[in-house]
Amino acid sequence: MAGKTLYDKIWDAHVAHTDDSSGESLLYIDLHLIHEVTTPQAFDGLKTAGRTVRRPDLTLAVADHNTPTEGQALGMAGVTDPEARNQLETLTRNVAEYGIEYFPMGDIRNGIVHVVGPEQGRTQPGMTIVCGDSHTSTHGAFGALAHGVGTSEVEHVLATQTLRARKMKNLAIDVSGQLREDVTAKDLALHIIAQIGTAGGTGYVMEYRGEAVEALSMEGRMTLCNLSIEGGARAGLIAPDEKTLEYMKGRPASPKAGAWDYAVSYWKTLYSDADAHWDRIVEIDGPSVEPTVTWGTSPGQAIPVSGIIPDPKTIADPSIRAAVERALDYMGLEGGTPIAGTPVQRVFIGSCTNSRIEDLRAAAGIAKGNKVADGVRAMIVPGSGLVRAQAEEEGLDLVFMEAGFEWREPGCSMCLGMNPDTLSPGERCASTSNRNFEGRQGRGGRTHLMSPALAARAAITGVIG
Ligand SMILES: CC(C)[C@H](C(=O)O)[C@@H](O)C(=O)O
Ligand code: SF4
Repeated sequence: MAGKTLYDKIWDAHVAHTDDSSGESLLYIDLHLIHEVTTPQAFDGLKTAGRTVRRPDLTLAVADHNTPTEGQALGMAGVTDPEARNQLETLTRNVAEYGIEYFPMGDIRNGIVHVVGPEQGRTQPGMTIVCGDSHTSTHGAFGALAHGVGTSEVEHVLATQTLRARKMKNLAIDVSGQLREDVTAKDLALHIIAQIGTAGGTGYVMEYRGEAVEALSMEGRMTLCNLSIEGGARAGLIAPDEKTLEYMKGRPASPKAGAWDYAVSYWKTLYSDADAHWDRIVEIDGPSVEPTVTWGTSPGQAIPVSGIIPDPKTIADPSIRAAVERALDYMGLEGGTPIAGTPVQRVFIGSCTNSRIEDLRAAAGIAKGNKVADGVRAMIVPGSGLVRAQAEEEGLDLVFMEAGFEWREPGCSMCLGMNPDTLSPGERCASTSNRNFEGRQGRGGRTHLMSPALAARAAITGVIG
């Protein structure tokens, strides 16, 4: 019998039933993360059907998308947008009614759902994890099969703790050699998406392997897996190793005492067998990856920060040329010119991609002793209350504030325009988030995705570079 990939192993361990005629399976779900935006209708549906939540103990709720990132101590009084307030209040009611653990705004454990799950030790190797949120792929960094689901699936998981799912294909992303010292997981992720395209991973679960991936910290691995969805994949995976165990040890929900040893013995079986079948393998040369930024309106429109913005005149394919022209027009950029030196008015360091302690340390390393450039407004938004507290213990808040950055409270913030943190039309932002779609950070806003170090540098110099 041929060996199995890590994905095959997790899948096989969770399939409760497969319908041979439709090919659809029922997958047991170990952890269901929920937030305020994609749950109101799901709970409504549950109520209408007269059902209850099957496993509240395997469900964890946070408020993150709509929460303001200042004045959280004011509670709901600080939430002025009626739609945001309604979603937050609805979640608060629903979790109380069904007995679901909830970290509300203002709780030190609150934060972006994909930062909170791992931080609490709720995310564990070998698990199946879903959330009504596309960046659930983040949790794959622990060797968990984790992906986003739609609102009707949220209702299904709430009611049954299972998901109707189809087996995906196996894609290996092999990154050979080591990354350059100035290259981060974010650069690698953007580089991979630029290589394979935003639909490159469609139909696949992708596993990242190789020396450069093994060398990444857990934070870096989360950044990499976070962006799997932007490469079109259903989920991203990295096999657990000693670093994973180190990170897991002693977290509030991590297994304790004998249960820890038992869990570790299972986690150690979670890797792709040498003779596993891969539907596709993509090879990436680690040392050739450069610090990378996006110039356009899709995460795949990325180039080295030392590179030249594509010139539509040199593109033969008319549909690609038109797409590039449109992106350049929206971004207010000229093809054939260097991306370095492009002035920014805003800087956003945060989001489930890059708001963990290591990201903040990297940004603080650049900010220290410098000043935010005139005319630039720069925000640091920690991914959770605990990340914020850790950063404050290390004095990073002071480094940032002395340099003229705003030190905010946790939440999705300017990653998407669902809370007060938004760009104004025409404003250009160096952003550590994961999506640069038109209007993503506010109508008419222009987003350049990059690493925390590059974003911090843009804040200090006022330009990309
Ligand atoms: C609001 C939510 C459904 C959405 C997602 O699924 O990704 C958001 O988190 C995003 O990043 O665009
Ligand atoms: S930080 Fe951004 S990408 Fe992540 S869950 Fe929030 S809105 Fe989505």
